[in-house]
Amino acid sequence: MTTDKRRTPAKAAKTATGTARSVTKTSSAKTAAKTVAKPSAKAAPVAAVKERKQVDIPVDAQGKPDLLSVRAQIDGIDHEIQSLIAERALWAHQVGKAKGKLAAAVDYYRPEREAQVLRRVVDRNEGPLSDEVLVRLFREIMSACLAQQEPLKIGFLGPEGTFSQQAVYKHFGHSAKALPLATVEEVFDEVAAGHADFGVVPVENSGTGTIQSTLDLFLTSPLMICGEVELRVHQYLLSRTGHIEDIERVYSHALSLAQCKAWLRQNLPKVEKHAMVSNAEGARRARNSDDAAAIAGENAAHAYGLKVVAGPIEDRDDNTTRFLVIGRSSFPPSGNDRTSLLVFIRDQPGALYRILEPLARRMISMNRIESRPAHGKLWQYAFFIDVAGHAEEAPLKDALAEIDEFAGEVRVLGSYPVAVP
Ligand SMILES: O=C(O)C(=O)C[C@]1(C(=O)O)C=C[C@@H](O)C=C1
Repeated sequence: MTTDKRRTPAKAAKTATGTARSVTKTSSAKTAAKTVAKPSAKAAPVAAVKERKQVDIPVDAQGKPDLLSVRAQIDGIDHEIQSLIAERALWAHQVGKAKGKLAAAVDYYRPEREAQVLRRVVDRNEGPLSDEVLVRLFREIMSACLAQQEPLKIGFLGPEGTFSQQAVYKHFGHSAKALPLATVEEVFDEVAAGHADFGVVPVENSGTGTIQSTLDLFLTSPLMICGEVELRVHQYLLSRTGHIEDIERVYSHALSLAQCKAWLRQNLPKVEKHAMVSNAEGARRARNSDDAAAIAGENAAHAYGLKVVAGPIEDRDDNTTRFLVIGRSSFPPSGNDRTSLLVFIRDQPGALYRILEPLARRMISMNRIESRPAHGKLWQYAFFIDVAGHAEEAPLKDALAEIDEFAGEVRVLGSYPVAVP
């Protein structure tokens, strides 16, 4: 076997990403395994990442990478990764101890810290894996580290297989325990009652807009917004037979039907459309008859034994749903936060202007304003406003103090880290 100095994974990475990198090696996997730190009171801060030595790709007689040797490299790297993950888990356990004896798993969770860790992952990324893939891997690591104390319990709009469930795992990782609930109201209730640590609820879609029914629940709920999740949503037409010509009825959540409106008009203009409480409920119905179909995520096909008739069938390429994470407490700033406000204005000239002017004067950007009828006050309105920044930090803190003087009531629904991809 020889080595080919011209062909290294470093060059492959460069081709894939346009970024110059070198494939390097620190110490042997065996050494790494031996050096797993046992955190102690005297432990020094973790040293900077060691430079890895450049390794040439071993090639066979035909000049192709030699499979066994390349796999041996991967085995060595896996060994190192595993040792480092184990070491990280030990340190995370120490963080838990540093926080002291807390009442429950939820008290160990720190969304602002997780967002900072993930932003650093994105900043460091030079490919070849995408930011999204790396963030997903690191979220899983943090999720597993946190679950050493006890897994978080997260309520979502069930049953199994909904996009809400995907949003739960995207944000909290698979070590969290996802609790399927029948309605979004029930998600609010279970979190408020302490049966779930957090809830994940859909609040807006890039194409169909705000989900008013979710927003309205904040009018009467004491819960806080602790995070946001953005999920790319791909819709599929699913049925028992897999044949489009059999379909006479389509079941899905009203929002999913709306996201595929043009596709349905063009491809199934005559079918009946039935709005369901969730996409998964639609899939459950569709599996009971040959002339029915559901619109749902691809994973619902596996979960409910259906065949994919067509997909993705959403009308917009960028179809994305934004979910909110709801909980019982607020969290400190992460460095890149958004704040959701609920403002009840007085019925007087210029009232809305007086609310917005303190924000504009401080160059605080506002990316949403929605008015909703205020409960119990005829023809009076509440404004849901999303602004950049954290309510405990300038300049938003000062703007809120000013707004408070003019508004009938200002509630900070929550300050939370801007979604990491
Ligand atoms: O830094 C902390 O506070 C931790 O508990 C550690 C850690 C992590 O694994 O990095 C785990 C869970 C928290 O939600 C945030 C971060």
